[in-house]
Amino acid sequence: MTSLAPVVTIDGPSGSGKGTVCSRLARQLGWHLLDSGALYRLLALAAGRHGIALDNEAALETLAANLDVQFVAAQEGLHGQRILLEGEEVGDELRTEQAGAGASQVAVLPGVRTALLQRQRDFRVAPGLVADGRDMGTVVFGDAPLKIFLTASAEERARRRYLQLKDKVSGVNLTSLLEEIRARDERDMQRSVAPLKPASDAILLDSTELSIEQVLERILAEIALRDLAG
Ligand SMILES: Nc1ncnc2c1ncn2[C@@H]1O[C@H](COP(=O)(O)OP(=O)(O)OP(=O)(O)O)[C@@H](O)[C@H]1O
Ligand SMILES: Nc1ccn([C@H]2C[C@H](O)[C@@H](COP(=O)(O)O)O2)c(=O)n1
Repeated sequence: MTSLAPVVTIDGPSGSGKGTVCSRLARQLGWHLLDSGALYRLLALAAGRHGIALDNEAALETLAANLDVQFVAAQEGLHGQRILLEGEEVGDELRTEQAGAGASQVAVLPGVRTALLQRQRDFRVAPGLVADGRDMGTVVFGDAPLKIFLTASAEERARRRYLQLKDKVSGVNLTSLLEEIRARDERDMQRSVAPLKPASDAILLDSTELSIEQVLERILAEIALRDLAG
């Protein structure tokens, strides 16, 4: 019997630092990276392009099952990846709050989640996987040997997002970013299927007052404790 590659899951709300930490961790360990939020974002984007409403579950399920996406490791892309939808690079469009809100809407649909499940599990190959999302530890990789739930206060997450966007997007506003983050938290936590919550065996890590380096240090210590990186 072949043993499954190790996986570290990092779940948590928007802006808690999952993407940043996961890509740094994957690079440091030489492991693969799954940005599961990008899949939901890509689906919402593809739906817009194909004129499919974000609540049309049957059409979105078909679209999700056939989604033509590529994740290409690269120095210059966000979190070390270039992301292609139907052959076209969509990195910048994907990171907007609008794409995030669209992703959060399609993500409530059970058919969509099922259609994306195996695609996510296929990322688990040797030497290992760092998986970033909302339900990595609770659903997709329930047997993961290390599960982290990374959080931070909504105010701190909005502040981080503001700093990230202010020089790139015109008219960014801290108050509306905070409102958007709260609305997304609410939808992600209240949905009936795979809601955002810590797995019962997850380690809770509040990054409100931690630097990215400190968060990384703590996760690397847990990896070493479990001897996951060989
Ligand atoms: N501990 C931290 N201290 C300060 N800034 C941070 C910290 N962690 C992340 N950031 C910054 O916060 C912003 C959001 O981080 P990131 O995109 O990694 O969050 P996320 O949890 O992946 O969000 P989303 O789920 O919406 O993709 C980035 O600009 C990142 O550099
Ligand atoms: N495993 C996941 C990942 C993401 N989502 C949904 C909910 C989020 O609001 C949205 C965008 O995610 P992000 O790119 O901000 O991490 O996608 C989910 O339901 N399950």
